Amino acid sequence: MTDPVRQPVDILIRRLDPEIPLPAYEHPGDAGADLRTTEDAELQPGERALLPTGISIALPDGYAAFVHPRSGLAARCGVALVNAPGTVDAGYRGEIKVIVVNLDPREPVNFKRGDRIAQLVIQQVEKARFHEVGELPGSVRAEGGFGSTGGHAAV
Ligand SMILES: O=c1ccn([C@H]2C[C@H](O)[C@@H](COP(=O)(O)OP(=O)(O)OP(=O)(O)O)O2)c(=O)[nH]1
Ligand SMILES: [Mg+2]
Repeated sequence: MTDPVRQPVDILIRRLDPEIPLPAYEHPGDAGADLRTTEDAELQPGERALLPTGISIALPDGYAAFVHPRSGLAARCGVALVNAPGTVDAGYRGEIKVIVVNLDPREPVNFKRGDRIAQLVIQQVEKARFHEVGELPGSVRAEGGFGSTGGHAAV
């Protein structure tokens, strides 16, 4: 049986900087649409910055957008996102910003205006109702975590 074709979700977007292209998927099937920065920035080793993307969006209720790192920037330059993945709430109408950090121990990183610095993943999200209880139902894992299954020499 073939899956029904899933239609993309429509998202209203404002361009705060008319010269910067809208976020775009580089290939069909990509999960993330690349975000560009509107600013030049140089980050020394260990330094972080809040980079503007020049866009704001209005997500439909029940959706969130997640700002993820780009693996190429991470592997080649040591660029990470401090809060990866950043969460853009459906009600947020401000400019989407990206908190980059240079984790390379030696080399500075240079961003140029228009560079693709992160990627935006759109997802449906559940809302929870929290029900306070005195005891939680049992499970096989119980309270094991943080390396409880082994598999790493240092843990
Ligand atoms: O990488 C990010 C993370 C967040 N935001 C924006 C959208 C989001 O809706 C808002 C608030 O984010 P979050 O809830 O993570 O931050 P907070 O420190 O809890 O701020 P607030 O008190 O405003 O919720 O900031 C970004 O533009 N980029
Ligand atoms: Mg918050």
